[in-house]
Amino acid sequence: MAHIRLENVGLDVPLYVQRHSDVSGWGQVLRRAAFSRPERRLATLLDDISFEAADGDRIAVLGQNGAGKSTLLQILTGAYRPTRGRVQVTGSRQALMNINLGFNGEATVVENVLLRCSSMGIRLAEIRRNVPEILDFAGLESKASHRLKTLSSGQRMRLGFSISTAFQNDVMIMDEWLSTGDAAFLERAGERLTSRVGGAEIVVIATHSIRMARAVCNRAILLEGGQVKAAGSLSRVIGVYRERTRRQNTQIALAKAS
Ligand SMILES: Nc1ncnc2c1ncn2[C@@H]1O[C@H](COP(=O)(O)OP(=O)(O)OP(=O)(O)O)[C@@H](O)[C@H]1O
Repeated sequence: MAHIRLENVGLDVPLYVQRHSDVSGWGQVLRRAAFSRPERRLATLLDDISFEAADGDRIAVLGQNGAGKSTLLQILTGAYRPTRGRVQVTGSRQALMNINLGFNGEATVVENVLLRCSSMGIRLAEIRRNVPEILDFAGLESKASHRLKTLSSGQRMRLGFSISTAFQNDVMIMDEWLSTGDAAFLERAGERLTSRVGGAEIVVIATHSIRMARAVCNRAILLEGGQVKAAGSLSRVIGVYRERTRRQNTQIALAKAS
């Protein structure tokens, strides 16, 4: 049984900031780059995040740009370790975040399939069994022995998507993904995504699309400045999100008018 439990999770990262000063000309820019050392600070990206998810939960992570959605997903995938609090994820995880991550341009297409699948913890015999299907889904059988760097960005995206969704997992963690695939591929990708979402026990999606959230999710978390501002049923959290966005837009309009 898949399960997610986050208890008071916080994440701080070191940040190197150049001290602000007015510069007028290249000489000053170069002098500052050479002699003014950046200041090291700690930035809190996530603060006191707690939630639980069990079988059947489909959670939309909502929030404006920079709210901390992707960072929270990285905590769930295990890519980031929290500075504070506890994270427990039971069940196999499938991350659909940066589909191009972890590719090696010098290796061939098939070698990249082997590398990526083994880094996902799949056994070699199972990978070998699935290679033809992975290449077929990506429409890249004829390019199997070509170096990855010779593929177009759309072909690379197709390969990444095909690998990332080749196996069904218990917990699916997805960032909104923008694709450069053609229309035919996007249709097949959509069908596969629907099937993987349907087959997963828990799904967590960071999205700006209320329509997508409504199509997939039954619960939501609203993040603002790395903190949870609302959590619960999807319709309630969407209501809070819309109200807060409306209030912020009014404040911006008033500030501009004054
Ligand atoms: N490695 C890092 N070092 C410093 N700051 C970071 C790092 N990663 C993210 N941030 C900052 O953390 C904040 C949250 O970023 P994150 O990518 O999680 O936001 P998001 O909600 O996914 O935004 P978007 O909707 O734009 O994708 C941002 O202010 C970002 O600049």
